[in-house]
Amino acid sequence: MLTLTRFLKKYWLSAVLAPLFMLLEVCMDLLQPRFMAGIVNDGIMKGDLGHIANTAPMMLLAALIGLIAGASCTVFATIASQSFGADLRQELFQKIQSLSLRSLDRFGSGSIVTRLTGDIMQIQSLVLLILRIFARDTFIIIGSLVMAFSISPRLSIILLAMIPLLIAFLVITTRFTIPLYSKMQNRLDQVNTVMQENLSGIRVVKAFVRSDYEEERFNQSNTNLMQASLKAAKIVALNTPLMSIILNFSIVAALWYGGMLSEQDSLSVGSLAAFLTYITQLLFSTLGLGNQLMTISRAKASADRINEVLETQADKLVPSLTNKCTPTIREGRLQFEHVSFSYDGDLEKAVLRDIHFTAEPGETIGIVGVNGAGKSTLVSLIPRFYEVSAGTVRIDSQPVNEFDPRELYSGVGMVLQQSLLFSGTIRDNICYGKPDATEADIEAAAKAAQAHGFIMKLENGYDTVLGQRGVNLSGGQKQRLSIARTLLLKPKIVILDDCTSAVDLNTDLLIRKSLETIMKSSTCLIIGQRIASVEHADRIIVLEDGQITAVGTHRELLGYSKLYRQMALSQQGA
Ligand SMILES: Nc1ncnc2c1ncn2[C@@H]1O[C@H](COP(=O)(O)OP(=O)(O)OP(=O)(O)O)[C@@H](O)[C@H]1O
Repeated sequence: MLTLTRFLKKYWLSAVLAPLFMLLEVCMDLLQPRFMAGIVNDGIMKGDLGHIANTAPMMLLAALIGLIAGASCTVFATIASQSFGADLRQELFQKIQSLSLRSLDRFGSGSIVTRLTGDIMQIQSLVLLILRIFARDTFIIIGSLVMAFSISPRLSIILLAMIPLLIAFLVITTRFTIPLYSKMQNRLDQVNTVMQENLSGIRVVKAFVRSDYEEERFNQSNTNLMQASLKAAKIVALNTPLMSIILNFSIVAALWYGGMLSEQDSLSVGSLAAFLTYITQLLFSTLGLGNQLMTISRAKASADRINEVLETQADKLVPSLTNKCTPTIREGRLQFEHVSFSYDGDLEKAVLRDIHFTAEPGETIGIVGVNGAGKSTLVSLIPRFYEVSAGTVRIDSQPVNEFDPRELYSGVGMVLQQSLLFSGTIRDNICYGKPDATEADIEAAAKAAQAHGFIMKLENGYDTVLGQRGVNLSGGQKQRLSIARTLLLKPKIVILDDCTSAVDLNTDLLIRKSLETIMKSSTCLIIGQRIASVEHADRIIVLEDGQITAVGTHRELLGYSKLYRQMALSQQGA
């Protein structure tokens, strides 16, 4: 958890001023019982009204100073904690952007959302708590101890017996609660995952009338979270009464022993009253500190989860960002040299085996195969979404891992199977990868993707605002915008991963025709479930169970690839 304190460095002044103001407030508070003891001993007992009249304004002044100091502490503590939280959130988000898909798959999006929101909130609240309440309680404990000792060292022996008891008790409970809080956050991850899946797939849920099932699934993870929370809460609930017993026992002991000392004239009544106030303040602050330790143990669980992401090795892509001598993509010649790949690194379970082919600049390669054959996996190795497990992927004879990632991402344009759009205008979405694109370039890309026509029919044309993930467009329209977004980059290698599945056959044909014109010097990889999407390719690769089983033109494959022939026959007239 301490490693996260580096995020406070920038705000050190606020982080120092907050506890200093709190110290001032506590000093003023600690003076009050002393003033009261003077009023009782010299004012009331001796009937000296002048003493009371002199002390009252000093008490008021001390209260006023305490008030201002307390408010200042809150302001500085809030500045420090909010800025800390914002910076931490920013760095965590940046880290997430740099992580490989393999790492992101491992965490899961639900867990990442909880870490970015709930976990950071926990630590942000802890910073505020430490700078205000924790500082206050610590100062009160130290100050009350000093004041109590200055009043009666003999009576203070009670405190020396009670404080180690309280500390031992707190350490034991904290050791129990940290793992419980960690479990709680993990269960919160599950709740978020179910919620996210449900919201992103709400149409499927409704279409299949599965709301009851989804409610049950949510109910299950919600109950799991509640049970973990209750378990932790039970320990915390035990904490307060047990500490109160120790507290009350100490007050009774102080009263009993203080009374005896008072009878022996070793302690005045006013001093005994002041001592009792100090001991009560001290014990309440220790009680408060105990409760805060629970918050700290909860924040510790959150800090571990945040550090787990921050300490995850970023893609090997990142170090090369600083390497000035990385190659550039000039032609776009693509080579797969005996490439094998497994998602979990175990080649026994490889989803791609010994993939070997070359795609020349200007060539269009079609890739076909049944569902799960490994087509999307194959193309995801080109921009290094995943690292190959064996073999090498080369662009212009250079292994892909030697390229600067920015060069790789701008040189390899990919239109994914699921068209993902962002909220914003159509123009924003098309020029997502090239924000400085000219109006003419945007229009040309949209025309090539057969999107210009439907865009112009919209009331606000290119300025039409899209809902979240382009919810106000049809599937085919979304796909065409995704294609335009990639074409605008004029990449040397274009990958279309089954991205025209929702586009009608005629438009699909028009898109391929314009691709041939505007991308004629680029290497084009087209994955298609429809034979019509790939039949005009220069060569077509047939992928079966992660292996290339045939390569050839449409005509050649109809002759010697059984699978290709079957696919073509089954789609005839479709
Ligand atoms: N992120 C992942 N983690 C683990 N396994 C995966 C992952 N993505 C895909 N797979 C597995 O890899 C295999 C190949 O999947 P891939 O998506 O590449 O097939 P595909 O040929 O593109 O299928 P489709 O035509 O349905 O899109 C499948 O068995 C799939 O279960």
